[in-house]
Amino acid sequence: MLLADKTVIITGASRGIGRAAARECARQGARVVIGHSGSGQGTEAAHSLIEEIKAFGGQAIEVGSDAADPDTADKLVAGALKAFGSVDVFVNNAGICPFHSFLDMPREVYLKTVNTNLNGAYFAVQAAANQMKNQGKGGAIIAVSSISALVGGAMQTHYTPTKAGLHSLMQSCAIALGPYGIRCNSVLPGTIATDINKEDLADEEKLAYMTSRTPLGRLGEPDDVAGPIVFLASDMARYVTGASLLVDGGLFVNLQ
Ligand SMILES: NC(=O)C1=CN([C@@H]2O[C@H](COP(=O)(O)OP(=O)(O)OC[C@H]3O[C@@H](n4cnc5c(N)ncnc54)[C@H](OP(=O)(O)O)[C@@H]3O)[C@@H](O)[C@H]2O)C=CC1
Ligand SMILES: C[C@H](O)[C@@H]1OC(=O)[C@H](O)[C@@H]1O
Repeated sequence: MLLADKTVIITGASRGIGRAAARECARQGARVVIGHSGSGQGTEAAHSLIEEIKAFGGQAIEVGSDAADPDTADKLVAGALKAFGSVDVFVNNAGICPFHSFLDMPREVYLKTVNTNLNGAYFAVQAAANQMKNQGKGGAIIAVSSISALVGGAMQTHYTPTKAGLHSLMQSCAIALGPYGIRCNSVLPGTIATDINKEDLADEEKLAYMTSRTPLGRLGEPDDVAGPIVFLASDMARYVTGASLLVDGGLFVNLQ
């Protein structure tokens, strides 16, 4: 098992990509902390994932707290320490993408998106890194960025900068934390069918277009991203830091 004896915190793990990653980390032997928003729906989904993980003999707990709140960082680390005694891997995955046009972007939508996707992530990465440094045996931090770190979107002008920011944060943290043996990388998913884009992809024309643009001929599924996250979390990636891994079925290179 690739993650035996490691404690992994994953934010936004109640649904979508985070949920698939949490399940796969647990399958690979990790003790998992499932972060979610703390809403009724998030709590219910987290509890069902804990049951799933326990059913195959894994260990998991949940921490419900708004990713936009800087105090959430300490709550996640405290939850991991109380239940499992260490933090070995931190996966920053929680995110929102409320599609909206640029010229009339409401300030509150912009600020909520940046606070949830990037500002909260900064403090969470900092808290996890301090804990790893204190433990003295290194660690791995992974940000779920996006292909949107590299390309724009007219309805995502508030979102794409957060994904570029996460990618950049991992590059800088790789330098800042390398001396402590803490590796920092990002995964850049393409279009993965989850709740975040359900409404957008309900438009059949858009769905057909996105599928046709993808060389592998289908949209991604959350499980497609779980494996790359496990790889970067594991000692198989022991010399990989400051890197980014596109997980997009070839979408990014398909221009001409
Ligand atoms: N799907 C895609 O095509 C792509 C997604 N991504 C990124 O992947 C990440 C996961 O997205 P995806 O799985 O698709 O989305 P989902 O909508 O399926 O899941 C989002 C997750 O984030 C959590 N979350 C949302 N808001 C908050 C908050 N304020 N505080 C704490 N947790 C919160 C949700 O918890 P709760 O259940 O409590 O609401 C949920 O677990 C995001 O960062 C997204 O930007 C990147 C590239 C492509
Ligand atoms: C939510 C979007 O469908 C999705 O999010 C991303 O980060 C991808 O680039 C897609 O645009």
